[in-house]
Amino acid sequence: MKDIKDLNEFLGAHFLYTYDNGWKYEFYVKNKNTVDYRIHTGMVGGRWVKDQKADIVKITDGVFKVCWTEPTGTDVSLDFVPNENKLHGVIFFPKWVHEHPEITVCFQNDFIDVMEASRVKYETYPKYVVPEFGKIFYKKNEGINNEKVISEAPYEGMIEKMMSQELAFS
Ligand SMILES: C=Cc1ccc(O)c(O)c1
Repeated sequence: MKDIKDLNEFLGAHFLYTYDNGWKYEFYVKNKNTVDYRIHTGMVGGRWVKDQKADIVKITDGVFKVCWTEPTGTDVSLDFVPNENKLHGVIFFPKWVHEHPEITVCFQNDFIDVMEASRVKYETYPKYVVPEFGKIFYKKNEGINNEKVISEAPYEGMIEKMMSQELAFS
C-alpha cells in the first residue's frame, strides 16, 4: 500500500497488527460504514465478525478513526496512522466479556442471539478498558466489499501462511 491521505484511499484497507500487549488483530475496512475483523490472539483470540457497522472518518491527512458498539456491549475506538504503520486502539469490554471471554469466541454473525442474551444475563460494570498502541505489519488495499478478505475462522499458523502466500505472489 502506498502512502494514503484521504478517506477514499482508506476504504478497502486490510491490516494485520500487533498491539503492545501482544494481541494480534486483523481488520478490513469493507466500505464507508462497515468493517470485518478477525482476532488471532489475545483475550478473545479466535473471534471473528463480518459486516459490523462502524463510524469511519478522516481526522486529518493520513489519520483515520473507526468506532463502533457491538452486540456484546463492547465498544471499540481505533485510530489508524497507516503511513507510519501504527494505530491506537481502545476496547471497552463489559465486565461479563472479561469474565467469560469464551462466550464471544465464535463467528459472531451466527450467534447474535447469544451475545444479546449474555449482555442481559451478566454484568456490564465496571468495564475493562484496554488502551493500546499497535504496530501494523501488513497492509494492502483489497478494494471495497471484498468478501474474500475475511472469510474463514482464524487458526494457529494462519498469519504465517498469509504472509508466505503474499511473498510468493509479490
Ligand atoms: C473488539 C473488536 C476489535 C477489532 C479490532 C481491533 O483492533 C480491536 O482493538 C478490537
